[in-house]
Amino acid sequence: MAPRLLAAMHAFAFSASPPACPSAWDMPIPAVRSVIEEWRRDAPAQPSSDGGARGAMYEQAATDGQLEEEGVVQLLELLDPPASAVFADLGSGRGEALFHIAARREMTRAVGVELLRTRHERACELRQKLEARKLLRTPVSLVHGDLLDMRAHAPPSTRTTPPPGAARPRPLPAPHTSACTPPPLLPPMLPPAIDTVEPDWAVRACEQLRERLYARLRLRPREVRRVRELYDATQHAFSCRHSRRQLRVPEREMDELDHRNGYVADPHREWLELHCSTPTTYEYEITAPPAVHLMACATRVARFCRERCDEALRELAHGAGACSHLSQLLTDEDRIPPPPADAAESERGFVESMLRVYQYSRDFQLRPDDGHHDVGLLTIIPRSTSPGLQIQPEKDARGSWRAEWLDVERWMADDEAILFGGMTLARLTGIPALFHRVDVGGRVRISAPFFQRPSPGILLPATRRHDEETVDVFNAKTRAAYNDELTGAGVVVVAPHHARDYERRLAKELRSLDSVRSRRRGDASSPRLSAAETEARGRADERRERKGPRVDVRRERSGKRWGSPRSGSPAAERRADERRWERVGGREDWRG
Ligand SMILES: O=C(O)CCC(=O)C(=O)O
Ligand SMILES: [Fe+2]
Repeated sequence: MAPRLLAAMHAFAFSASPPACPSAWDMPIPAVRSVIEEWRRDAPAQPSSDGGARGAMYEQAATDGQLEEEGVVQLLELLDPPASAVFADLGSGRGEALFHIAARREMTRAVGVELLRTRHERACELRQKLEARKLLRTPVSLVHGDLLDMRAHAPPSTRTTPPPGAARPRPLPAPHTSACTPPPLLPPMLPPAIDTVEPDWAVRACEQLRERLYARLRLRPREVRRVRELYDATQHAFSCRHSRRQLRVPEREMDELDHRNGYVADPHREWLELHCSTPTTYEYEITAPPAVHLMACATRVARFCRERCDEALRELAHGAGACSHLSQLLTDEDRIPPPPADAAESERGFVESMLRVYQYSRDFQLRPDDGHHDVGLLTIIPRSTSPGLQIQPEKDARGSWRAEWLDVERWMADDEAILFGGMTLARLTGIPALFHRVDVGGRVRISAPFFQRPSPGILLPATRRHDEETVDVFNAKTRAAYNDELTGAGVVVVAPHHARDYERRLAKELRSLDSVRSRRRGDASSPRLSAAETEARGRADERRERKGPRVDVRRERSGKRWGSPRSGSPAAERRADERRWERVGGREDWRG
């Protein structure tokens, strides 16, 4: 018997009165059988073993014992799972039993966990065939991983202890405790965390990214300590008036979203922004010890986040399923001259990349249009001080993204980080950007997302949905759109009656881009473009001017709210906001 376990224990949740289930026999079962038969005939001749030493043992022990269809029927009769149940097959092999169940019963979800990659991949193929013919009544998630590694199925443990002597002015709020919302009864089936000390971590992370739109990473111990130090330093510096003043983004740079460095206030969220390759031009000398310490901590965290993103990007560009567009972008980034001596980092390329360190107040309110896709290539977010990050990572049986928020941080251990793609990555590789938002649930929260973003002058290729354009123009287009006018592929889709409005917003963004460009051209310390890049930029600009903006007009209105205004606050408003922040807290710029 294969080491298969049909988990009926904790994996089921029964509602008080199970809803009546339709008969198991009115389903298109013959169609399911014929799809499975056809898929069996397509089997590769020699399935190879994988999953490491444990995988080899398992392969030997597994006798390929299938739970036959008859057994599935008996099992369903015995368990009679209600529609609210989640069905888990731990050791799901090629998934046949799981699919028979998902085709017969309507449940919240069916999850299969399989250690052997070849079997998992076969199960994914079968799922695709069954989903394409809409034969599954229950959405099926397939996880490739080792059950023994799935520690995140337990709620996270306590925080790491700070290093001896570390400054801690006030204790941070207890991490990941929930005063208002009780933790969900059932832990979601997250993929296993990938240990970044493993040499093949990037390969595995990119597999997860392709399949789930995010990857769970386990950081190295030293990195976990650095994140902790950063959170403590943030709390300290943000509560010091001198530090805030010294770190503040100079007024003239406030609108230079892709270059500015420093502290920004908002009534319910304040943050430090560090564009690692941009020279820092603060109005005051940074001398306040909490500010100096915060900059040092932020630079260290940004550095290791950038290293992880670089490794993942190289894998996406050159590894399995290599992407030539991305590989070209990496080559172009390598040609960008090294940053000036006063930049926070000396690494060349990725000029726009940045670390943001947010401190959300407990009054930070979730708004209906907060869900968004990040603009850049990759985002990496170490677990914050209190759970709040929510993601929409799953497709339903019809292949559309499910409008269900997963409180992913609640299930991340304190040494973990989440990695996911933004709209530029989607534009280059076809891996959709992850839709996400933050709900602090009435608790103070400090987080430090790092955004790996390409340099503004790099040329992005023309694709089916996009013209050839430079990164800064692509960014201006997405910035001009409201969150609900953007798709995970970075395409702007506006309602017909908002097309003119969008063009006005875009024209404003492009004007501001032009003024930033001419200011930068006059600024000798900004990263210079090579002659070829300048010429390519010029060509793309000319084309844009000739053809006007490319906008897809949405034919039908979705149920979402249209055109919620983004507050691009003028200087006076900003100053008023800052004064308000002095009392309790200015500015809205949500998309990283
Ligand atoms: O605070 C976080 O964890 C994420 C914030 C975010 O999504 C962003 O700035 O784009
Ligand atoms: Fe984001």
